[in-house]
Amino acid sequence: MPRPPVSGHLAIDLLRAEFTDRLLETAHLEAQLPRTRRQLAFTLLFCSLYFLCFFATDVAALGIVPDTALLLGARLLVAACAWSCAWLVWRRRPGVKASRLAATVAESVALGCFMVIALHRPGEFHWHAMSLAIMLLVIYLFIPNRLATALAIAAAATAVFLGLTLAYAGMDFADLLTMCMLLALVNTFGALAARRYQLATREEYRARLVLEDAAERDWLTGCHNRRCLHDVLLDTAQARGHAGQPLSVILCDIDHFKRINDSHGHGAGDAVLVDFSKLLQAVAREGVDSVIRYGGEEFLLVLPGTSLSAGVQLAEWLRQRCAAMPVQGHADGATIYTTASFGVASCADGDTPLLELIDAADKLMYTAKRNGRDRVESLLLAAPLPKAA
Ligand SMILES: Nc1nc2c(ncn2[C@@H]2O[C@H](COP(=O)(O)OP(=O)(O)OP(=O)(O)O)[C@@H](O)[C@H]2O)c(=O)[nH]1
Repeated sequence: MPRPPVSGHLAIDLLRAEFTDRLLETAHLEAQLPRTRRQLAFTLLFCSLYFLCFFATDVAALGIVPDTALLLGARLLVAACAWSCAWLVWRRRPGVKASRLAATVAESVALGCFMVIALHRPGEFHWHAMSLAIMLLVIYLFIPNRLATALAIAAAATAVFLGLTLAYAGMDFADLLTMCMLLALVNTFGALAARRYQLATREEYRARLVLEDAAERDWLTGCHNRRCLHDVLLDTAQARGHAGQPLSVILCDIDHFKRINDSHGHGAGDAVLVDFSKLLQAVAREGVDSVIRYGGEEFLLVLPGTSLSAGVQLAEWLRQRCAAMPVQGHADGATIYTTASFGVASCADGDTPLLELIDAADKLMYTAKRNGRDRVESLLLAAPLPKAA
């Protein structure tokens, strides 16, 4: 099904760095998911290997003592957790929520074990602060998660670490203050950079949506264009047809449109096109029917699940409404009345290819023109004969 128009629902909440529209935010995260999974799996593997390598510093600081084994256990726990999460993300291809949960679990386990290691090496809190700063930057910038979650985890870890420093490091006030301010700085710039990155990916996604929408829509009327019909609609409408439902198409053309242009100017002609297309768009069921500007003053309605009689009824209703609809011809102030001719082609079980239905409706519309215009012609197409084996 072609997308609904992208209009006012593209706003981004600048504080949370997320789309305000929940559905759009979800669509964006789903679109990002393959990249998110790759980034998460790689970061978890890379960082856990580094975390393991740092066991060398435990041995250098403590020597081989019972505590060293404990610290090795903590580091192995982090590696096991990170590798499990990376494997899950890489192999099982989880959705957005599960990927974020994996990121949060890995971050929490790593920070928890880091605190244990810091506690067992209380003489080196200066170095631990540096390690924590690097871990915080990884959390903000490299592990894909919600900005709010990353901020909460990083802030909580910083608070716990400063509490441990105060309780166990025996640091003088000046050192403690410097550490507090440096960690606050890391958190501030980490959060700002993460926000900037999150905003950039959403702005990129929004620009893509706007461009795709512009490529698939007619600028004047907002209806889908022929490109959309061929790129998007042909497959989906036919898929619906194969489900055994009826399928109808209506092709309509404004009568003597050239005369409107010639008598009232192209601006008035455009106003007629816009008002006529609004009439068609108003009857289209959202997410089901499609309205396509097929040519200059020709429009196509694709109506899945609509029988011939329902299609004819709709076309007849549109014909009457069009004939009774006054359009203001802007430049000369004239009120313009116009009519349109309609061709309706249907198939009962959706087996007829959409292009064949459109072709039939086109011929029927020209029959309506030949028969005096301002009328509806219709035809039920027989199901194609089964192919010989
Ligand atoms: N104002 C305006 N005119 C357009 C647009 N696209 C096509 N046209 C004009 O639509 C007119 C179509 O004329 P014809 O094909 O002769 O059709 P008609 O006058 O409606 O005659 P019948 O279809 O036989 O009833 C041409 O003059 C085109 O220039 C558009 O976007 N805006």
